[in-house]
Amino acid sequence: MHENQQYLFQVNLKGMISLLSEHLYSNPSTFVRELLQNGVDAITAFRTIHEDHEGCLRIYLPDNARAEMIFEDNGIGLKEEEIHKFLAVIGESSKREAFEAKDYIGKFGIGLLSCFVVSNEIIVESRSAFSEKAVRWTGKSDGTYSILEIEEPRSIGTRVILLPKEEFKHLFEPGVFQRNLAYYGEALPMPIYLHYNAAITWINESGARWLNPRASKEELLAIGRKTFNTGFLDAFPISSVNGGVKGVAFVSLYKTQFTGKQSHKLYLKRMFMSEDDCHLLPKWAFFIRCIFNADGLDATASRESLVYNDTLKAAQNEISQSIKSYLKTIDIVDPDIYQKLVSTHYLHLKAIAAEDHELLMVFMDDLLFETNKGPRSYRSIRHLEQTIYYTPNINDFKQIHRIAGSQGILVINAGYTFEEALLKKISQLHPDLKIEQLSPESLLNTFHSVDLQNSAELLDFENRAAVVLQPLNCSCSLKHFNPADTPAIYIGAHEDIDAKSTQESSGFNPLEATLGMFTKKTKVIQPLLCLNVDNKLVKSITGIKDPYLFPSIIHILYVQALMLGKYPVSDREMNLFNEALHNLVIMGMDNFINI
Ligand SMILES: Nc1ncnc2c1ncn2[C@@H]1O[C@H](COP(=O)(O)OP(=O)(O)OP(=O)(O)O)[C@@H](O)[C@H]1O
Repeated sequence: MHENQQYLFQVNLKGMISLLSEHLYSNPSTFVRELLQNGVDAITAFRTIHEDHEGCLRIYLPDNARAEMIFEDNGIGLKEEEIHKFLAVIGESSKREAFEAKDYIGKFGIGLLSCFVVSNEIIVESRSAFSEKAVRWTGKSDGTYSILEIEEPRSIGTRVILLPKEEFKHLFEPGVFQRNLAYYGEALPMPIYLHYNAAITWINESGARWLNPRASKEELLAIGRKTFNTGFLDAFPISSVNGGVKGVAFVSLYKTQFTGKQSHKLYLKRMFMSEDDCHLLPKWAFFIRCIFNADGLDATASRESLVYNDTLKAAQNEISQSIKSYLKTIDIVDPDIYQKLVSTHYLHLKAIAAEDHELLMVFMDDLLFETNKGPRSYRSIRHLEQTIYYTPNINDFKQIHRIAGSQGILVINAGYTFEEALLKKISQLHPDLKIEQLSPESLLNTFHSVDLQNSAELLDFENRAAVVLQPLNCSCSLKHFNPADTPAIYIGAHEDIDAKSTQESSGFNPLEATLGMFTKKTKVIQPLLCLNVDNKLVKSITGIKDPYLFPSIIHILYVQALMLGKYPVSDREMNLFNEALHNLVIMGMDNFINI
């Protein structure tokens, strides 16, 4: 070994070809896209010398006349030295350094290798616009290639010839190939013709009508229906200067989930790229599906995604503004669509309104909230209520909604984080309106307490009921509350962040005290059965001391309260309930009625 001697990396050509051709792309049909793209780039290059050159692509499938597929373009072609330089050197591309590089789709110099997935060799026959002679290059997947001059005259352009591998012959069947060509190339600006036996099909005849600013709304909606196989509520144009994005956004007819991913159609320089939005849409746009094209954004090497850079972020920002502008005017442009939009997509609109003041002003009154009295618009809530109560999570809402209903209180379920933020924003806009958070505990505090010190009988009753409920991990409390015909209300266990308990515990366990400084301690509040002393039934059982009758009635009230509160009833609780009824029956219907 010599010090400072420089060595060169060695490349295992066969491994490299297999890595790039088989593992970079997720789909064996990728070669269709790569060949289309090379043909389009070659025509674009030719137009730099002949501006009006009418480019076209022709694909001849294996048929009765031939076993191989020919992919032909009338682009700029390649000279022999260019073939040695660009086709035979992995990673070399004529497009990267070119003056008009931004107009080309390719740049990595690896796309052609995708043909090795479906064919053991790639033949490229080409005549350059700068040469009289055509050449044939034959590249093999073992990394060897040969080159020959073609004797017969050829017109300018390139033909790529592939002999399909047995296992991929199905990709070259006319129906399958046509679908793939349309999938990738439908929006390309030069005609693509598919030849099979005597038939010729023009693949992209309809073109990218969605890019035409003169396309009517009806046309756009029809394109959306055909592309996504579903109808849409509305369609509107979107665009961004950054990244040169243009396209159409379709508003979903149906409610969409926050978690579900929508599929889109994203084209890069009019070549299909992805069904993902590749970060071009804002996070909240779940109810939007897009067909769009970007002329000024960069693809990753696999060409299945966009490079996440500043231009992409700026484009996302502009598109987000495009969508917001639509939302801000739709109530004036088309009140009918506006109504359908708010009634279907109110959740998403709330998320947007929580972060955008202008949109909040547009939608606020019509935004729907889930309340314990059913779905209500903010307009109807603020007209009827002086104080608007809300629960910040679904568990609290479940606990509260019945009790609050029986108290005549309207409670909003602000289960999504943005709903609480939204209500806080609204409260700043309407200072006259009180907006208050409600918890099961705070609601309980609105019940009037019972003067147990002056009523030995009630105190004794509460204690005995507590003993019956204790094995069920439930405590008991007597209260006065409305309505009087509700004998008992159950409030389930819930967690409460209790800063006080963190400080108090420090004296006992040093470790706990240390941890307590970093972690918020949650205090679990035990379930509670709240018995209503104003209720006729409760009043009539306070004096009952029978060891069978009393627990049976408490068990029945307990399970009834669970059911009224829509809490799940376990087998154990159901058995207790049945047993209690059985006890009552045994003790005689007369006694039962006399209670
Ligand atoms: N149909 C064609 N006409 C003219 N030149 C072509 C054609 N196909 C390929 N080439 C040449 O071969 C080079 C390599 O092609 P390849 O598809 O491997 O990569 P690329 O298109 O440059 O980049 P990418 O990997 O991003 O697709 C191209 O840069 C181009 O110079």
